[in-house]
Amino acid sequence: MEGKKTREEVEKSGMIDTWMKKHRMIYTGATKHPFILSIRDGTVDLEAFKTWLGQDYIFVRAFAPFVASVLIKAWKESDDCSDMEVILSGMASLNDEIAWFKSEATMWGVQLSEVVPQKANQDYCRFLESLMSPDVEYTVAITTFWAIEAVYQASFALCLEDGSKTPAALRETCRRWGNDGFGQYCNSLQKIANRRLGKTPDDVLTKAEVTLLRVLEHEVEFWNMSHGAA
Ligand SMILES: Cc1ncc(CN)c(N)n1
Repeated sequence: MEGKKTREEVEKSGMIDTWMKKHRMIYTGATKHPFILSIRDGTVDLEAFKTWLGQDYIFVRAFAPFVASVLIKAWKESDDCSDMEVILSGMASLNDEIAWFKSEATMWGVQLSEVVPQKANQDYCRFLESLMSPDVEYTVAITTFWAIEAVYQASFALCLEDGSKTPAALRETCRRWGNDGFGQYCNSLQKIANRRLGKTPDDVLTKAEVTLLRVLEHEVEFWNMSHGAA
């Protein structure tokens, strides 16, 4: 019979894997959402896609300062100087991402200056802002950062798998987050998060787990917002 794992056993396999198993339902809800499945099976409503595009541009503009706040925490609190390089590479890809959103929006006829953030987006951005506080521990922030990136990586990688019927016009979008390089970057973030979680006091561990669950809920709401808007 399988008993409860000791903290030492959990540390060996990595806290993130343990949490992914424990919270499998909500993780699957965030990474295999009907909106993503509609891209994958080729039935996606292009109006829903355009809604997602405009809303995600606004999200990414709020996400960049959050990542900057993680960088500051890494500089102040990290026990490994290579963490900063991984976070910086994430910031550099956000710079590309913002430029990509602008050219993609032009292609789809979406006026980014006229996009009004919807409630789910506002709530998610406010949540990110709350995590920028210096009171939030680096371990909590880096776990959050990993989760946000990992949901997009897993979701869009699904649309590139063999047998998927992703429309040609959306394949580049899927490659942006579903490519192997982005997958490796997410693995690097996961490694940092696991290392920190493995040596954090129980109260911070609980905070990180709760924050991870909030991310997954916000991601589901974000997909719902795009999917339901068509
Ligand atoms: C809502 C959301 N979540 C995650 C990502 C990936 N940076 C994003 N662009 N937008």
